[in-house]
Amino acid sequence: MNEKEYDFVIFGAGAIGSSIGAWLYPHYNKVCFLDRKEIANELKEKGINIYLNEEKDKIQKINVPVIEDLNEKPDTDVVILATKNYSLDAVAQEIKAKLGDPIIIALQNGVENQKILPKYFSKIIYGTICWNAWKDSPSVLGFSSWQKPEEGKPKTGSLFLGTVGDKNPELEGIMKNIVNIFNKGFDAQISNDFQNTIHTKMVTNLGNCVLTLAGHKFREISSMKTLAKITTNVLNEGVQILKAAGYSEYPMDGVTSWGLVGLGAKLPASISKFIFQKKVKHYPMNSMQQDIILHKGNQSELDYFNGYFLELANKVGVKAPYNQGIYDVCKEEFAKPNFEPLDVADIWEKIEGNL
Ligand SMILES: NC(=O)C1=CN([C@@H]2O[C@H](COP(=O)(O)OP(=O)(O)OC[C@H]3O[C@@H](n4cnc5c(N)ncnc54)[C@H](OP(=O)(O)O)[C@@H]3O)[C@@H](O)[C@H]2O)C=CC1
Ligand SMILES: CC(C)(CO)C(=O)C(=O)O
Repeated sequence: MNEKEYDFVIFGAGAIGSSIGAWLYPHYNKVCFLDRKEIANELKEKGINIYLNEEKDKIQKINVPVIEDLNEKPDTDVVILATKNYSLDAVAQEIKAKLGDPIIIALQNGVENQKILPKYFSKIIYGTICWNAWKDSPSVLGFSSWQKPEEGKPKTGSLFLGTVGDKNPELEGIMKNIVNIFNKGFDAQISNDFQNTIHTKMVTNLGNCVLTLAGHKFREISSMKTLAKITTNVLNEGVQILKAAGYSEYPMDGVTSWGLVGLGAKLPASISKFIFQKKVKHYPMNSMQQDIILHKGNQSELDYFNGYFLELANKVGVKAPYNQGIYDVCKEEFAKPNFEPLDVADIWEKIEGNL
């Protein structure tokens, strides 16, 4: 197949936008980054510095082209949207006003983007991210890959791309081209079943708020057993809700399987805590912890993850007391001006009454 040389703009040089750009740019240079002035200036001056193979003492510096405004790149073919869900509507309006109807690659967790983006664009490819990334400063990027390491190849993350709704042959062709380009720098593949792919991933995201509330990696966890019990039940309710709503599991390397989630919820917490500990050690800091703890913000994707599942639970008549309890506590705590993670024993006390 002839490869079309698309011009890409990565909108949002945060954890995910920067990791994709840092992996791709050395192999395909028609990529540029866009972020707000302060971040853009630091990237222009210092480049992206990525911890190679996840090791902090091995840093690769990549000097990347950076813009602050889409008007600097009117010929953009593809916008890789790497902002959070809560920024998406404003960002979509800006893209529409400045570029019209470019190809969009939407990398948000969850399905809120499927509500927002079709209002503005006609060629949308969605992505499910299978890695964890964070920024130690605007120009310093860490990531944790879930891929099995390949001999002689640096570690990267894995991305599943797909479309939703009726198949459009033109868009499917564009997606194949884009996957070929992405594969120059990192692992990307097409999922022909995108709704199940993203919903399978979202089960993991139900745990983001629990780890944020408990301050995993930010404060002492007084009882790993209690944290495991809460998280595993939150995830297991998610699986039950999805099954009742007619979704099925789409297996992805490193994404916790529904079988393991079910087993974790069935086993006594004194045993399931070992499975849980093994899993969470690969999540240095999830995206919600970055919003709420690291950046001390009070915006998060809670409503698009646990809130979405609670709505779905209500629709399909499945009880979700762990999710409801955790959602209510997070809503209250995250809104506080100086959020401090809670002791898991206190979290348990707050949700226990709901169960
Ligand atoms: N981080 C992770 O490990 C993972 C994240 N995801 C998902 O990927 C998506 C992106 O997450 P992540 O990379 O962590 O997010 P970040 O918050 O790290 O990055 C988003 C970037 O976009 C910038 N931005 C937002 N609005 C604008 C705007 N109008 N103009 C210019 N820049 C803007 C933000 O700046 P500012 O902060 O100033 O608004 C920020 O620098 C989320 O949906 C998340 O759930 C999926 C898997 C893993
Ligand atoms: C990496 C992972 C799965 C952590 O929950 C994620 O998607 C996020 O941080 O939002």
